[in-house]
Amino acid sequence: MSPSATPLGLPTARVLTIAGSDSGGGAGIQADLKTMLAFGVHGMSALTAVTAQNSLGVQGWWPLPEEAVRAQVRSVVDDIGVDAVKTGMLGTAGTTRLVAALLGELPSGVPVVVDPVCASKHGDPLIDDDAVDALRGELLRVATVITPNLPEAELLAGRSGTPAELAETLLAHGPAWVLIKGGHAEGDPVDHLFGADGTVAEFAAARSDNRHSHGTGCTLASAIASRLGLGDDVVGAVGAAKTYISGAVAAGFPLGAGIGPTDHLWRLRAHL
Ligand SMILES: Nc1ncnc2c1ncn2[C@@H]1O[C@H](COP(=O)(O)OP(=O)(O)O)[C@@H](O)[C@H]1O
Ligand SMILES: Cc1ncc(COP(=O)(O)OP(=O)(O)O)c(N)n1
Repeated sequence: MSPSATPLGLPTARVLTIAGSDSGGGAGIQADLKTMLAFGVHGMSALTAVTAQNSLGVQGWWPLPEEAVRAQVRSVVDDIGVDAVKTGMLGTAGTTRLVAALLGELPSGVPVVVDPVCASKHGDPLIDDDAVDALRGELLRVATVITPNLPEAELLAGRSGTPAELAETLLAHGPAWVLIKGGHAEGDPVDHLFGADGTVAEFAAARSDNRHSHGTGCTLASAIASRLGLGDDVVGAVGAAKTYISGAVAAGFPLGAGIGPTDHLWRLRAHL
């Protein structure tokens, strides 16, 4: 479906995030909705879990009942409709399987961006061990784009290797595109994109020497979903998202005693 127009005549799109809440506001559903606002789309949410989280780490998390996840997704899809979907923290194997099934029911052509969240930047787990099989076996095949960081790519692929080797293994699980993010590698962060059609592209940026980078993965995936909802192709959407996250990390700021958030409003600040 093509994006609709606001009363001002500007294009918008309906974008749904299915993810967990970050009480500290830097990652999770909070980062997703801020990113969607920054891209001018209408953000909607289906909450999968609640985390108690701050700049120092994740102090605890609690999954929502699967019935609540199903009801939220159906409420949005059945009435408002979606132009793109992003998934983040799913937490349990049951919720991961349920979300895969719900995404399989979407009208054909709705792009799905799967950020296979396994742990926070501090190394705190955000997924049960037995959910990894469900992610690999059921969620990847309904994805348009998956956006693992390097450790997640190795976990899902069940091996280590170059981005190209990992992508080859992951593409066999069914997504149309694999974007392996380079934030965890040494040097400037280069994200590697591989398409099932053989397309290969690299997205490089200068590394910001800024430790306030909480929520980078959520933000990147939501930016990709927003641009896909507005009608970009995958290569264009990833390029726009990479430009956005690079600016947001550069403008990241301290909050609390640990790792602060990226600045989702960095483009607007100059005008405020
Ligand atoms: N210090 C940094 N400077 C600029 N870009 C970064 C930095 N750290 C991460 N990124 C970018 O943020 C995005 C998320 O990457 P990454 O940190 O690998 O994922 P995750 O948050 O899922 O662990 C990628 O586009 C990556 O290149
Ligand atoms: C609720 C919730 N979801 C996802 C994450 C991980 O987010 P990410 O963007 O990968 O950022 P970091 O945690 O790695 O900084 C999260 N922390 N909480």
